[in-house]
Amino acid sequence: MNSLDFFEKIQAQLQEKLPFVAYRHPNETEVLAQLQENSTLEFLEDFTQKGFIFAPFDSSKKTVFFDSASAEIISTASSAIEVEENTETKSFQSTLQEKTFHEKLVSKGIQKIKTSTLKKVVLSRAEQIITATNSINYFKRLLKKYPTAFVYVWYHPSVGLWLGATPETLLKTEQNSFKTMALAGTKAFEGNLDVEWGAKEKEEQALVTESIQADLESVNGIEKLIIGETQTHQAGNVLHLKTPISGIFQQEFLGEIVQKLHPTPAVCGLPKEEAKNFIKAEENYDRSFYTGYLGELNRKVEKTRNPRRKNVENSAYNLVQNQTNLYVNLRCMQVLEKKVIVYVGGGITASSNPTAEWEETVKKAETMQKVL
Ligand SMILES: C=C(O[C@H]1C=CC=C(C(=O)O)[C@@H]1O)C(=O)O
Repeated sequence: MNSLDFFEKIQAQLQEKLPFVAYRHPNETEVLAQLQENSTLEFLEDFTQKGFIFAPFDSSKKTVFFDSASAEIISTASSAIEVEENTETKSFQSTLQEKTFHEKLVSKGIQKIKTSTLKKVVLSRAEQIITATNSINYFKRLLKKYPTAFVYVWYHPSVGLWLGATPETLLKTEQNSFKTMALAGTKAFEGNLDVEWGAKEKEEQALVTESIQADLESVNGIEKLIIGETQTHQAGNVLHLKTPISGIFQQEFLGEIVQKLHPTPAVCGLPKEEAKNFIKAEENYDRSFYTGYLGELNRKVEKTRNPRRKNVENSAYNLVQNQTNLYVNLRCMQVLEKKVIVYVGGGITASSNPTAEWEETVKKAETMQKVL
């Protein structure tokens, strides 16, 4: 479908207050949209269902499910998208009160880590920005600005509208193979990927890798686990440390793997329960879908295979593959009528510095602010 028709269709869906999601996978050009035919709010019952899921941070709350069987699926190429750029660079000033609150929160986290068995906790905040909003334009700008991110706009009339450009994969599966990643540590991107990482970032990221490895090793249905080389990964104006993790699994363990991985120590902390309790008691706001996860569940993808056997005529055949592609909801915002709420956080360890942590959240907030 040409991109004008594609965006007109999702705009009309939004105007009619009908649920939809539009998204593009990292490093791909195809932009997909799933348009629901009615506004019934459905929740995920089990991980054998096929559709698009949106899960909140709090795993005791329900995951919203968009059934792909009762939806229209459309697509376009992101290369053809036209969008007017935001002419003036708006600057958004957080209040001194917000800064003080966040620094105090980080100090409390550091104190707790020094005096208990808590090793790491991810602390975050929500920043409100008053502005006239245009979600579809924000989505187009996100697509243009962040080609290596999973970019999405998600809407349900009784839940709200969310947009994001996340660098973090929770779980990708293709038949029996899977991929995930340990992503942590942040530095400002200054035009160079060849950077030296400090001990604090290396330690913080290594904790994430070790914990994901231990979580996956505890699942019976995982037959092989490979921990790759740690590398520097660019996500817009910041850099992270990333360790790719992959392996082989049995399909019936899909739900168990997702539940083991979420919330990862990149968005919650370690040990998981202690970090969760600290977040609940101290953060002072509801994360809602920020640091939850979203994506395609059991998508059927047709792949054409052509076995190179000379004596076989018309040998091309279609192979239907089962894919799941889930991402952690980071670098995201919620869009309301006359304001947006941008969600940002960072991992705290014993060696964190409260002011540096505040500045890290200011930098991360720019990912969304740049498209407003
Ligand atoms: C929690 C966030 O980022 C996580 C992912 C990568 C690096 C992080 C860090 O360096 O603290 C965070 O763990 C966020 O962007 O809101």
